[in-house]
Amino acid sequence: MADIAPILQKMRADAPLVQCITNYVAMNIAANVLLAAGASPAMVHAKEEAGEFAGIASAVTINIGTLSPDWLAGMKAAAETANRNRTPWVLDPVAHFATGFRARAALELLDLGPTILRGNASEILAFSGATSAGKGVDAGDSVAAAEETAKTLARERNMVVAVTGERDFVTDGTRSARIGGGSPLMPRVTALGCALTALVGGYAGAWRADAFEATVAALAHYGVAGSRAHVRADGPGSFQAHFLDALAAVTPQALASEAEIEWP
Ligand SMILES: Nc1ncnc2c1ncn2[C@@H]1O[C@H](COP(=O)(O)OP(=O)(O)OP(=O)(O)O)[C@@H](O)[C@H]1O
Ligand SMILES: Cc1ncsc1CCO
Ligand SMILES: [Mg+2]
Repeated sequence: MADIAPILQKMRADAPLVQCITNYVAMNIAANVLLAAGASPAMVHAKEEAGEFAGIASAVTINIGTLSPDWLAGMKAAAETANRNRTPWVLDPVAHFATGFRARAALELLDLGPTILRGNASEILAFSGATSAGKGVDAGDSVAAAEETAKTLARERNMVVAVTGERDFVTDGTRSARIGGGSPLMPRVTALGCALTALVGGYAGAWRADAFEATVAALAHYGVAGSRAHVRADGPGSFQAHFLDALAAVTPQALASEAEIEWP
C-alpha cells in the first residue's frame, strides 16, 4: 500500500458529510471525533428521513448499539440508498450476539452488503458461530482470535472487515494490516469504538477508490492520536479531551511517520 499521508490530506480537504446512525451513548463523541479529525457529522436516523438523507451524504455509518424497530427501519432505508448511489457504508454490529433481536438485525444489515464491517474482537468472532466472550458491548476476546473469521467474512461478503482491540486487524480477504498504537484507556471511555466507526465512514467517503486503504488510514489516525493522548492523560476523563485534541493536531506527515502499521 502507498503512503497514508495523502489519505488524511484528502479527507481533510473534502470534509466529507457522514450520516451517522449511531446509539444514544455515542452520538456526542462520534460527532466530536469527526469534527476533530476534519469531517462533517450529521446524526440522522428517523425512518421518515434516513433514506432520503443518505442521498446527500458522502458516507453512511450504521451502529446498532441502542436499537429499536423504528431505528432499524431507518438503518435499512439509509443502507439501500447508499447501495443505489454506490456510497460507502459502514456497519458496527454492537453486541449482536447478546439478544435475538440484535442478532437478526445485524444479519439483515449484513445481507444489505456494507462496504466495511467494524467491530471489536468478540463481535467479529461471533459471526463465525463461535461463542464469544463478549460482555455486552465490551470485548472479551483477543483480536488474533478473530483474524481468520475476519478474512472469511471479507472474502465471502466482498467487504472490508476491521477488528479492533489492543492491536487492530484490517482485511479485504486478500490484503491485511495490523495497526498498533492507541491506549489501554480507550476501552475505559465509552463509545470510542462507535466513534471510530463514524471516522472510518469519513475516510471511506473521501477515499472512494479503496475502502481497505481508507480503513487502514482511519485506524492509524486513531492509533496515533490515542498514543499521543495516553502520555498526557491522567485517566479516562482527561484522555477523552486529549484524544480529541490529538485527532485534530495530527498532520498527514505525522500520521505517516508515527503510524504503527504491520503488513503481515
Ligand atoms: N488495550 C488497548 N490498547 C490500545 N488501544 C486499544 C485497546 N483497546 C482498544 N483500543 C483501541 O480503541 C479503539 C476502539 O476499539 P474497541 O475495540 O475498544 O471498540 P469497541 O469495543 O467497539 O468500543 P465501544 O463499543 O465502547 O464503542 C480502537 O482504535 C482500538 O485500537
Ligand atoms: C454502553 C453502550 N450501551 C449500548 S451502546 C453503548 C456504547 C458502547 O458501545
Ligand atoms: Mg463497539
